[in-house]
Amino acid sequence: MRIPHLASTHDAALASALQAAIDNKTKPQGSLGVLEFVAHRIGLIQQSHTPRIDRAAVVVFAGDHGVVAENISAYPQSVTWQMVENFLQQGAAINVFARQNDCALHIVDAGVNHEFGEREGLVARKLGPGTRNFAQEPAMSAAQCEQALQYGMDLVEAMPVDVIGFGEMGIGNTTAAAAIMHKITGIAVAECVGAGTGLAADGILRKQQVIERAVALHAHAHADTPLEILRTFGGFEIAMIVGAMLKAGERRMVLLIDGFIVTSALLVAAKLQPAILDYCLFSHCSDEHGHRRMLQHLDARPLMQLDLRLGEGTGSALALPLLHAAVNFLAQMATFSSAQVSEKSA
Ligand SMILES: O=C(O)c1ccc[n+]([C@@H]2O[C@H](COP(=O)([O-])O)[C@@H](O)[C@H]2O)c1
Ligand SMILES: Cc1cc2nc[nH]c2cc1C
Repeated sequence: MRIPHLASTHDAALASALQAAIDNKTKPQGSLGVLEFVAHRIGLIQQSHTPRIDRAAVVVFAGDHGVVAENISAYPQSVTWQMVENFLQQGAAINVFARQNDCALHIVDAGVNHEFGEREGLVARKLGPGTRNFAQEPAMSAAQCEQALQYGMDLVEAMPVDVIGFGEMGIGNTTAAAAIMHKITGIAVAECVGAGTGLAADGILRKQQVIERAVALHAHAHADTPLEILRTFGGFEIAMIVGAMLKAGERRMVLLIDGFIVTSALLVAAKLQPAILDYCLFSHCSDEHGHRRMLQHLDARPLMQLDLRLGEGTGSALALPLLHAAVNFLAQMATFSSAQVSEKSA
């Protein structure tokens, strides 16, 4: 397996040309705020003075987690496969928001504890009936983790899109994501855990203690490399997202980052290839307790704050209109000279 090498999008000449184009539009300088940042960033990613978003996709990766045996979720594991069925029947929130925003949607079985059989619309990449319980042993073998990364890369290799959003479905995966966050950032476990699908305070404390014990159990010489952290605490869906992100960056796509679990995958990807952050836009700040700190750690500014805590890539689908607005103002607004509007007084 080859980890893609990502170059920074930095290009001083293009950066100043884009800034000048943005500043020449008929508006007080800076008045389109974050949309100006978005247009600028997409221009640098696409190496273009006239960036476009013609094709967008959200890919939802589903996987189960052995750590559910520790009673760390408010919902039973069976909800993972039941929600995959719901995705296939077009009934989930992500189906609605993707449809509404002209966004292609792909559903991947990364390792759900259920046999779906051959199903139209389901991309079968099952690596097992869920990961192992990381409170007792590493979640994945090294071979499984590599295969997950490779599957993620291969899926994105074949995808003809400008913007890609990543979604996930997996009961128990906020526990995996919190453990990854703690290991990568060094932030205390208590700051990384939250309610997930709706744990009460005693459940959140149990989740914290499960992670703290597991971190102690897996402390060994190579325990802190990004791939070892991913293998030990991650999920099949999280590892596939890491691979998909790296390939998407290599292909110079815009990566639209969703909530807590997807951002935990980005923590791993950014440890492997720091330049990946140049390709990212952060759709929202999740209501999951640790997400704000996670975003701060990445120096990331989320586009929206909607108190979402659903996952599935819903934040990414909802943020798409903002990306369209950014490239459209750059392409379509008049300039001060073309519209004969007076510029700022000296
Ligand atoms: O995206 C988020 O920020 C987010 C925050 C909390 C929960 N979720 C979703 O809830 C599930 C995981 O929650 P839990 O409590 O089972 O670990 C999983 O299917 C995620 O998609 C997602
Ligand atoms: C119903 C339900 C839907 C979800 N979608 C993503 N995570 C989820 C968790 C639950 C419990």
